[in-house]
Amino acid sequence: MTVTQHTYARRGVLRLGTRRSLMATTQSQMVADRLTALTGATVELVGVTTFGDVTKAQLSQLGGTGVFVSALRDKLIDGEIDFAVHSLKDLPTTPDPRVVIAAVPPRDDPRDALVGPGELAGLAAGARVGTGSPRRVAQLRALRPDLEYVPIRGNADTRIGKIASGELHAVVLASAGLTRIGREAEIAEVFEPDAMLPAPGQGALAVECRAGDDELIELLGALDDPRTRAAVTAERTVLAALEAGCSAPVGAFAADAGHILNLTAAVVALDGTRSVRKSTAGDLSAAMDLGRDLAAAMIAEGAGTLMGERIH
Ligand SMILES: NCc1[nH]cc(CCC(=O)O)c1CC(=O)O
Repeated sequence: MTVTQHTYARRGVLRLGTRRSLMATTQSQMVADRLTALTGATVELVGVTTFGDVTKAQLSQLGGTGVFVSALRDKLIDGEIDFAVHSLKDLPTTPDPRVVIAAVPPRDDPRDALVGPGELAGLAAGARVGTGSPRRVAQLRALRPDLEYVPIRGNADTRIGKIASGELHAVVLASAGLTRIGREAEIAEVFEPDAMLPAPGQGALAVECRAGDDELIELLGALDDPRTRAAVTAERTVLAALEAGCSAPVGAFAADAGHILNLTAAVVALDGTRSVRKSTAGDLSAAMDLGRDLAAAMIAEGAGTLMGERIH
C-alpha cells in the first residue's frame, strides 16, 4: 500500500468524474473520502454533464440503458478523468474492454422501499403508485393487484415530489438511493427480498478506471469488498445468461453467509400472475457458475417465455 501510494503521488490529485445529480455526487464523494482515508490519496470531483442530463425527458428513458455510464467511460478514455463511480445496477452486463472495475465497495441496503403515507398493504384500493421499473411493477402487482401502477421518470426527488403534488399516493425506489439523497426518513416500508426481489447489483457501486492503469487499479483495490463483488457477480451473471436487459422484469439477490452465497432470482410476468423463481447456494468463489446454472434452470422452467411476453 505505502509503495503504491508513493508511486501514485507523482500524478498528484486523482480526478473522479461524476454526474451532477445529488445521488451521483453523494456516492462519488463517499468513495473519494474512503479512498483518502485508506490510502492518503488526494481526490478531486469533476462534474460531467452527460447527454442524458441535458435532454431530461429522453434521458430518463435512456437512463437504464447505460448512457450515463458510457459518457463517463468516454471521459476516462479521453484522459479527462482518472476514475468514475457508477451504481452497479446501471452497468450493462457486457464488459467494456477499455475499462476495469477496480473495486466493488461494501454494498448498502439492496432492498426496494416504499415512500408514502404507510405500508403497501394499507393503501386504499385504486391508490396510484409510481415506479418506472417493470421488475417492481410486476412484483407489486403480485402483492397488490388492485392498485394503479403509474410509470414515472426523473430523479428520486422529482418522483417523490409527485406525492406532495397529489399526482401519486406512493412511489417505490431503491432504499440505498433514498438514503444517499437524505430522504430515508420518508421510507414507509422496506420490502424484504422474498416479497420483492431487488435488481441485480442494487445498492452496490462499481469503481472504474482505464484498463492498463495498473498503479491506479492497485490503489483503488483498497476499496474492494470481495464478498460484495461475489454477490453482484452471481446476480449479474443471471441477468446476462437470461439475455435480459436492465428493463426486464428480472430480480436477483445473493446473500452471503460466511463463504456461502445464497442466490435467488426471479422472472415475473408483467401482470404479476406468474413467475419463475429459483434459489441455489454455493461457494463465494463459484459466483459466476452459480449465476449461470441458476439461469439455465430458470430457462428450463419457462423464464424465456415469460420474458418474451413483454414484447407483445
Ligand atoms: N436506475 C436509477 C438508479 N440507479 C441506482 C439507483 C439506486 C441506488 C442503487 O441501487 O445503488 C437508482 C434509483 C432507484 O432505483 O431508485
